[in-house]
Amino acid sequence: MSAPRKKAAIIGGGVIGGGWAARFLLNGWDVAVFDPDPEAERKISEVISNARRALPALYDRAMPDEGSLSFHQHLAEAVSDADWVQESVPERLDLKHKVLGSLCDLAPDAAVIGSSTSGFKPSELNEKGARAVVAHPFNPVYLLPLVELVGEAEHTEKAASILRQIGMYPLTLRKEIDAHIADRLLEAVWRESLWLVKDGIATTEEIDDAIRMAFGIRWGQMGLFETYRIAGGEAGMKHFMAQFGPCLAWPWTKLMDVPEFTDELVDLIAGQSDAQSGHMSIRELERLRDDNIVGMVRSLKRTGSGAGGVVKAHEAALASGESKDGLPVTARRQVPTSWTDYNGHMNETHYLEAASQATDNLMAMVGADEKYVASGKSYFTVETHIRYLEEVHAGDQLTITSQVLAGEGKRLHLFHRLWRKDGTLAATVEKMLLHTDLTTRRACTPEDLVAKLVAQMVADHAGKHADGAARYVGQPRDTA
Ligand SMILES: NC(=O)C1=CN([C@@H]2O[C@H](COP(=O)(O)OP(=O)(O)OC[C@H]3O[C@@H](n4cnc5c(N)ncnc54)[C@H](O)[C@@H]3O)[C@@H](O)[C@H]2O)C=CC1
Ligand SMILES: C[N+](C)(C)CC(=O)CC(=O)[O-]
Repeated sequence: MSAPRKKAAIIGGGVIGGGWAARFLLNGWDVAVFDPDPEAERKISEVISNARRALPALYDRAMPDEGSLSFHQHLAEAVSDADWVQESVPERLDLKHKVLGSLCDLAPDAAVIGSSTSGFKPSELNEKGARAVVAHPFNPVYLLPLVELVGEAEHTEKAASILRQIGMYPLTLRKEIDAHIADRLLEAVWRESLWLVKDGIATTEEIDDAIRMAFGIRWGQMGLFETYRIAGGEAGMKHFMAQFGPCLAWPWTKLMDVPEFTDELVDLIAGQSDAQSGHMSIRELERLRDDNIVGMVRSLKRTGSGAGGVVKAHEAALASGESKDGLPVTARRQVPTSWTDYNGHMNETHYLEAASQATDNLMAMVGADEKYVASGKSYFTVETHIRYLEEVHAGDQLTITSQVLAGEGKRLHLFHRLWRKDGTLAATVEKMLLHTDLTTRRACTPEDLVAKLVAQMVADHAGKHADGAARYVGQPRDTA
């Protein structure tokens, strides 16, 4: 029997509440929303449909089945039986006090009560007796993993463990401070940028170029200190500080000086921003942003850096050990839009990509895992035959089973079946691999444990007829 679904109550479903709703929902939680805005349901549904095309595209494994989404007129109904309650109402302390007070009365005692506040400290949020932790996320909440946690250890530890389960990266603050860590950094850049526009030094677009053409990319993969360490050359951080420390005292920045938000300044910035990207709707901009984030985070997954490392670890935790028709399920994933082509279906290359993930997972199952490869032994593919049997579309969930047809000596003969969720066999991918010594680049027999596990799989799968195996290209479908 599967475990009962967890429930998240989202209180305030604007930009951030909508993102939280999508993050929980797409990780298999039921989500109940309370927001007095009559437009909340439409707005959240639009955010969730953007999230559906972006978040699963980060993963090479299918995510859990979505939970259910409901909207409620009464706070008590929304929070009933909730395991996590997330407050994301506008950033006003009096409003936060009122809402958090009610949540503490109505939510189950065991529920985590998180506040998305960007600036307030737990001591301020809880000064009227509430028990909230700050759980400050980043927009888009469904894609970016960071959540700054601030509060009592007993609450933050529980919150951190839940956040990891939904693929997020909790960063627990050592001390409470106004605006936590990240927004203090962002605020410095934001304030400085406003001055640069106000003083006519740069336009909004030129400032965005300065960030996206250089240090924004650097920050996204290593952060500030690690990239500056490299900037110090072989002498490292000490040299960097000696060289660039003195200029900190020069009047480069405006520091605490905040430009006054006069109508003139607001019009100047809003006008430049409209000229820069007013030709796109916010939802279109969100999709562009999401596609770019997905591409970047997927690259970071290869090295395990930053946000890519978080997705990699979460993906490993999604491994299920399932089987289907007596064969191991070696991959399960949702087809991202980026896998489809001008014919409106999954492009041929990605059948091989999906099967290749299944091969890697099967190799790990027989002991030829990352550690084995690092020790200098692996398998090389020497032949592949793909049969494209049915179309696959964006959003389809593929389940791949792998049959080991033969595995004596150096050879590993595999037969992958790619199943759609509706039970249709979409493709078969037959592969021959040779066990190889990575130092000599020549075929060799595997280590004993790998040979034994391969032999066991061959025996376990022997009774299954691999319909379509050993066919030649162009052979009529109805011939065996
Ligand atoms: N927008 C951003 O980039 C980020 C915002 N935050 C924080 O998230 C919180 C929410 O900000 P946004 O989502 O940007 O604001 P928003 O204005 O987009 O959404 C606020 C929502 O709360 C609803 N609301 C108002 N009173 C309510 C009540 N009594 N009960 C339930 N819902 C109520 C509104 O109808 C609205 O849908 C703030 O504390 C903010 O500091 C955190 C990270 C980033
Ligand atoms: C502008 N903001 C202070 C509300 C931004 C955040 O809190 C985090 C983010 O997503 O940039």
